[in-house]
Formats: sequence, C-alpha cells, structure tokens
Amino acid sequence: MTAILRGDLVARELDDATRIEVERLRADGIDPSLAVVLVGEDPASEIYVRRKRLAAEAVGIRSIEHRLGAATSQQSLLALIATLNADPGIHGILVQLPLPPQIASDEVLGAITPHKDVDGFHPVNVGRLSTGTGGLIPCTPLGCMLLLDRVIADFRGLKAVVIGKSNIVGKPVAMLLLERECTVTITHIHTRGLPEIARTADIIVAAAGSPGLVRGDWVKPGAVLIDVGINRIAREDGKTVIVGDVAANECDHAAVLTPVPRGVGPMTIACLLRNTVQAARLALA
Ligand SMILES: Nc1nc2c(c(=O)[nH]1)N[C@@H](CN(C=O)c1ccc(C(=O)N[C@@H](CCC(=O)O)C(=O)O)cc1)CN2
Repeated sequence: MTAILRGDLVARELDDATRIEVERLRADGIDPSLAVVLVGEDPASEIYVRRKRLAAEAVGIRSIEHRLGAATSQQSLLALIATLNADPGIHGILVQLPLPPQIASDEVLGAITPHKDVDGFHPVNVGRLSTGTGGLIPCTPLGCMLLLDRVIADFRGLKAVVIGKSNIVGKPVAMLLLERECTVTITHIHTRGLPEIARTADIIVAAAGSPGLVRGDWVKPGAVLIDVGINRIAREDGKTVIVGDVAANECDHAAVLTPVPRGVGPMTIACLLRNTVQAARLALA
C-alpha cells in the first residue's frame, strides 16, 4: 500500500509556524512585506499570484502586487526592481515566471538584491546552495525536502534520481539531496536508459513537466516518489484536469507518493512565506 503524502496538509502546518514567526517579527518592529511582480496575463500565473497574495495575508504578511502589461520593456521591469530593492519596507521580492519573451529572465532575477530574493533564484543564492553556505532556497525544492523529511529520517547513502534539470526545481533539489548525502543522479527526458536509472532509486523527484512519464515499471518497490509535475491535460469529455509526471495508478508498490494536485504545489507557496519571514529577519540583523 502506498502512503499518500499530502502537501496541502503539511503546508498548513508550515503556515501555522510562519504565522507565529510573523507575530514575533511584529513584536520586534518589523512588518514582513512581500512584493509580487506579475508581467502579462498568463492565466496560470494569475492564479498562482492570487494564491500567493491570499496565503501571505492569511499568515499576516503584507503583500503588494505590481502588475505590468505584457509589452513591458526589460528596462521598466528593472527600474521597478531597483525601486523595490531600495525600499526598506519591502523584505521579499518575487517576479512570477514565466516572463514575456522580450525580457531576459536571468537578467531580471539577477537584479534582485540577494537578501530579498525569496525565490532563491539569484546567482548568489544559487552559489550558496551549491556550496552549502546558507542563503534563500528556491521554494519548490525546499517544499520537496520538507515533504521528504516527513518520511525519511536518514538520507545518507540513499539513491536519489531527479528527473528534470530546470533551474527552478531539478538542479536545486539535486543540490539539497546531495547536501543530505544522498547519491544523486540528475536526469532529463533525453537521458538514455532513463527507466533503468529510475529503477535504482530510493527517491525519485519527477520534475520533467511530462504527464505520466514515470511508469510503474520505472519504480523500485518501496521507493519514495515526489511528483513535481503540474500538467494541464484535456480529458476525453473535454474537461481539463491537472496530472503529475508520475503514472500514480501504476505505482501501488511505491512506499510513498505525493499527489497532484495537493502535493508539492501548495508547499511551494508555504515555502515562499517561510522565505519571506527569513528575509525579513535578515533585515533585523
Ligand atoms: N517566481 C516563480 N515563478 C514560478 C514558480 C516559483 O516558484 N517562483 N513556480 C511555478 C508556479 N508556482 C508558483 O509560482 C506554483 C505552481 C503550482 C502551485 C499549486 O499549488 N498547484 C496546485 C494545482 C494547480 C492548480 O490548481 O492550478 C497543486 O499542486 O495542488 C503553486 C504554485 C512556476 N512559476
């Protein structure tokens, strides 16, 4: 029997802890504040930004949204970031991804002051993560680790296979697993012999953005499966449903599986709030 590890429930617990931290910061005279920048009208991004605002408000974090048109120039966006960097009342800055094609995401993310970079995407935070020297950790990978902490006490020597090599999930989660002394293999959809490699894993983190990619026969009995995929697909009846990267119905022999939805996704938002509190505490130091 596979245990279903519900990220939405863990996220609620995390939010309770964050709420307490927010109250402590308030008592120290800090009003934790998050600036969320949305460029364009991507429907999924609209949903995520709204959820972030509601979740922030629910734990007492002040959330300020900046909505810019789809034709916004990189220069205008960089000017906004410079203003937010200089504002002592803003502790966290988040630029929702993806950005429209005229904007170079790496330049924008690199313009955010590292100690306000609550997404952990700035090269300084990426470098800190890869050297194990602190910094703000990207939200989805942090969420994956906090979920794994619920079911694994000792990571040392476990074989972890990460499927997906994105800067947002694949690479940082691999670094975090390595830091815990797992033996980590980073793979992607072009990896040769991917099913055989996956079959060696004690932990699979599936973050390829490919619906149902991880089949039952890719999974070793007793493996822990963290499904990061959020794929919107049209069903035969015309309805759109969200499915993960794991063919969950074929994986009864796994020990643990995170569902999609209500798995890693809600943890991403809870970790954003946690990072915002961490960034606000940096302002106290
Ligand atoms: N600046 C960032 N941009 C993006 C990030 C990010 O971490 N920082 N991640 C994703 C989108 N994302 C947050 O921004 C996100 C994705 C999914 C969920 C979520 O809770 N999903 C639900 C199901 C999906 C739905 O109902 O629409 C779930 O899994 O239960 C939260 C946040 C890309 N951009």
